[in-house]
Parts: sequence; C-alpha cells; structure tokens
Amino acid sequence: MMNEEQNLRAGFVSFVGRPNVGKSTLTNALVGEKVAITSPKPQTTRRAIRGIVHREDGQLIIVDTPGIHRPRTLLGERLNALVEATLGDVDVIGFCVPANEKLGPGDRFINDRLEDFPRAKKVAILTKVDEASKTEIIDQLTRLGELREWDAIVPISAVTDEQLDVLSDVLLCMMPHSPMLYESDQTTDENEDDRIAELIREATLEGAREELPHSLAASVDDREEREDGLLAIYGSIYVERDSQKGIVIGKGGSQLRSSGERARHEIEKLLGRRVFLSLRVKVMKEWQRDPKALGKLGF
Ligand SMILES: Nc1nc2c(ncn2[C@@H]2O[C@H](COP(=O)(O)OP(=O)(O)OP(=O)(O)O)[C@@H](O)[C@H]2O)c(=O)[nH]1
Repeated sequence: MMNEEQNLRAGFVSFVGRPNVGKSTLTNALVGEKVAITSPKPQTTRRAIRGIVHREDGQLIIVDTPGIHRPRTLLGERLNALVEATLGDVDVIGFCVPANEKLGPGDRFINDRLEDFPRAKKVAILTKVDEASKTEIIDQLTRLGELREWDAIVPISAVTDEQLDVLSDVLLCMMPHSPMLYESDQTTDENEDDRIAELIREATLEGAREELPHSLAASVDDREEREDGLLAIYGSIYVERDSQKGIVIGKGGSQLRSSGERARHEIEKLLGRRVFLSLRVKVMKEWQRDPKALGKLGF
C-alpha cells in the first residue's frame, strides 16, 4: 500500500490560449463529462471550472481559466485577476494553439505572459490537428518550438481523441508526487447551480447574435421539488440593454422557448432526472461595470 501511494502523482493544470482554440473541448474530452461550456463563439468561458481526470496512477485537476486579454471593463479586470491568481497556483500550464491557423500576435501576447509564472511547467498543445494537413502540423510545431523552451509539445485532437492519452501521460508525469486529492466519483467541484447557470447561458448564446456574448449572464434563483416528480428550476438571464432582451426572447417568445428547451435537455443530462425549467430575462444595465451586479452573479 505504502509503495503504491508513493507512485501516485496529482496536481493542477490550466489550459490557456486565444478564444476558440479548443480549451473547453479539450477539458471535456479529458474529463469525459460535460463540465466546461463549449461554444463556437469566442470569449465565453468565464469561470474557473475544474474538471478532474481520474487515473490509476494519479489525478489531473484541470482549472479552466477565461482567456487572457487586455481589460476594457471591470469584468475584464476581474477576469484577468482571476487568471493571474489561477496561473500563479498551477503545476502545469498548457498553452493551446490550433494547428489550422497561423501563430499570431494574440498567441505571442499570451506566450510572453507565461514568463510571469516561473513555477509552472509549460507544455505547448497543438489543438485541432484533425483540421490541418501534415505539412501545416509540422510547420506549426516548428514555430511553436521557436517560441520558447517547452517542457513538452503535444499535438492533439479533442474531436477525434487523437493523442489525448499521450497528453494525459505527459501532464501527469509533470505533477508532483502526491496522494489522490479528490474522491474518485468527483469530476468537478463546481457548485451544481453554477453548472446549471452555465448550461442556461450556453443554450441562450447558441441562438443569439454575435453582439450578445459579452453582455450575457445567467443565474439559478430557486429550485423546488414538484408533486409530479419533476424538479422545478427557476433561472434568470441577464442582459445589459432592452434591445438585447428582445433578441434573447425573440418573436413571440420563440427564441427563449427554443433555448430553454436546449438548456432543459442539457440540465436533465447533468442531473439524470426530468426537470421543469422556467427562465426570465432581466435587464441589468452595465452589469459588466457594476461591482454589485458582478458580485451578485458570482464574479
Ligand atoms: N475540428 C476540431 N474542432 C475543435 C477541436 N477542439 C475544439 N474544436 C471546436 O472549436 C470551437 C471552440 O472550442 P472551445 O473548446 O469552445 O474553445 P475555447 O478555447 O474553450 O474557447 P473560449 O471559451 O472562447 O476561450 C468549437 O466549435 C469546437 O467544437 C478539435 O480538436 N477539432
């Protein structure tokens, strides 16, 4: 028993990179359950969500951070502070770059910031290799190699599962010797209401126009066991302007009905039971700049 314990490794890893490079999808693929929101629209990951990869030889605890970018609002500043606090504390930082796009100033900006976290090992992860040709992959690996002295460089695809086992091995090797840090049935330590709120937010975004992502938030306000066996969940969607409220609700409420359907479906999968979901859309002017509103929404 003693010997077995001594061989275990466990620690924290965070994936960073430009919006849309596949950080959330990678987290989900490694953890094997939907814990971080994925969305085709950029800059939608707002909360540090943890997913845990359980292995016989240890645990990888994934801390999913919002993207690193220049702050323009109070929300932006708080997100950056969150990124700093998170990255200052992890064992490994996985820098994600897509194989099918050229390295750009955004990637270089983030790569330069990695200097601020000397404690963490740094792994370059080339994502979406299923969407790139062999030559593109080789070119990109060469360019990545020129950025810095990486502890490892791993090409992967979270969609075709290519090399995910290799990435998991590489990351675990870099973790400190440690007993398991979480129970084996735990895949995330995020509060269940927060996960439900993320699902509502994600479903709302799916049907929304481009201008919405930055000004949309969701919360779970109440839940209630109903006599018919359904769990009633009452949630709110917050927008900044009346015009956005119109977009979220749609003509005759059609938009809200279909995003509510999608959200309910995902929530039922998460909870493993049938749910009645009631959503209200509220206007909270300038919530991204208002400390009180941010506090209320958990930022
Ligand atoms: N083909 C392919 N598409 C991928 C892969 N990983 C992610 N995607 C797609 O890329 C888009 C962005 O993925 P996300 O995981 O949301 O990206 P992210 O980096 O978490 O984005 P933010 O939350 O905006 O920071 C989604 O449409 C994914 O389906 C992959 O390995 N292959």
